[in-house]
Amino acid sequence: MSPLVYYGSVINPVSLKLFKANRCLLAVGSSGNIDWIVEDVEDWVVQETMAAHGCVDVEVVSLRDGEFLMPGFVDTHTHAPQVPNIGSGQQYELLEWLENITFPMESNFSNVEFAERTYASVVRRVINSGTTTCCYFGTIHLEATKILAEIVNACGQRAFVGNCNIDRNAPDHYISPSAEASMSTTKTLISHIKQLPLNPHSVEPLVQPILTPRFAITCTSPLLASLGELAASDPTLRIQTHISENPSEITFTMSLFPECSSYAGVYDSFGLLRANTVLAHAVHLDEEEIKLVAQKNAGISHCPTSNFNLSSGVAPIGRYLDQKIKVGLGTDVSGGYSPSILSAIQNASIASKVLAMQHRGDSGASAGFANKQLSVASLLYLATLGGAEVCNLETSVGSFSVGKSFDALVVSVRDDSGNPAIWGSGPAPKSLEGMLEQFFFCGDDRNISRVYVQGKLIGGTAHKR
Ligand SMILES: Nc1nc2[nH]cnc2c(=O)[nH]1
Ligand SMILES: [Zn+2]
Repeated sequence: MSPLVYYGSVINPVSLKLFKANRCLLAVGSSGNIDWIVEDVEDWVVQETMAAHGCVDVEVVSLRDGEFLMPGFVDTHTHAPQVPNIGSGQQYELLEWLENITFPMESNFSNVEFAERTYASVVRRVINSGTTTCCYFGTIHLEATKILAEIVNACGQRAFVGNCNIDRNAPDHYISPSAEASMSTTKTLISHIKQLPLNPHSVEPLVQPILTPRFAITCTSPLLASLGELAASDPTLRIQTHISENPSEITFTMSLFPECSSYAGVYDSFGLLRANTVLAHAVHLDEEEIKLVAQKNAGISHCPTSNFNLSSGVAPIGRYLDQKIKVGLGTDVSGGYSPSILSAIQNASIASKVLAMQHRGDSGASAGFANKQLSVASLLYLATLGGAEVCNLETSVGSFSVGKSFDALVVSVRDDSGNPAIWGSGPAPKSLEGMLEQFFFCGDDRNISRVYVQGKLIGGTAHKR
């Protein structure tokens, strides 16, 4: 089968400091992988360039003025069952919010019919927000979380789906009866996800299981130990959890694990801190913990919307980047009130500016990222390739290069996108870099016209459903 060739403006992250923005020809093969890319292609050399790649009489999908391709967003941390709570309970900090808002909602997912109905709309909304890879927390309920994984798979989104492990410090209506019961649910869910039908386009499964101890407070030592053993039996199994989000949470955690010298040390002592662990929040890590996370090559999911909304604090992302720790963005719905990575981008920018303002005038400012404003290049990187690194998927997604999966968005900043005409009203055409910046700071779902995963159109305003 001949490839499908796209022609037009392309944004492609390169590093935390650099992205490419130019007109490209990009060919996607029938496997959904990128066959070839040619950069800086002017209109009059399109046919010649195609012919040089053996593409004669192949239809070209041309992007219009005001449209560009970019890699899909990676949401490294969200809670599918919390979407119905978006916008509620923002008066609370973490532990009160869990008790009063979150656990009551999550316990509703014992009802399979409710789970089916809710998860179908949750996944559709997340896809249409431009998230092509998503790390989902489910609930403690096996049937509901199987349904979540099935829906994600049927929709063609790339994702990790985990059964949430809880066997203490949660209400009677939302707790597994024992560590063994929680492990049994986890293992059954893993088997279920591994036998989901393969996407016809893909040789690799799009949906993968992920171990999901909610956080140290809700997991007994025997449960964490069993999860560590299961992780040791399969080094490819990802792990996701929360860490060091809120001061009261940290104090409570250390009282439960007096033998450990730090919160990160708790996960490490159970073999749960490794190169495919996704640590959500990491707002208040101390120096030793930062070193430990860096040494283990674990990744951090920066969830700034949630960190502001639950008054958790401002994560020192620049310091982590200086330590070469992998960082991606997370929406953390419903601690965060938006399922869109655009909101995480905006709040990551604001969070970095808060730190920069607090350190204004510091002597001996470093050459690195610490306490500096994040640039558009850095924000793009965190939202795409950085997230892919956190998920250990950087060789297949997060940017455009030959052999990688075509997980992409077509963004439209045209006046006809439906997002009020801020775009075209200026005196001169906007630069591609300028369009990206305005999309990041005032774009929304209306500007995401096509969402592709593994070459297949799965969402966006132009997707018929
Ligand atoms: N933000 C957030 N933090 C948590 N810590 C433990 N559970 C949660 C949760 O659901 N959301
Ligand atoms: Zn969370």
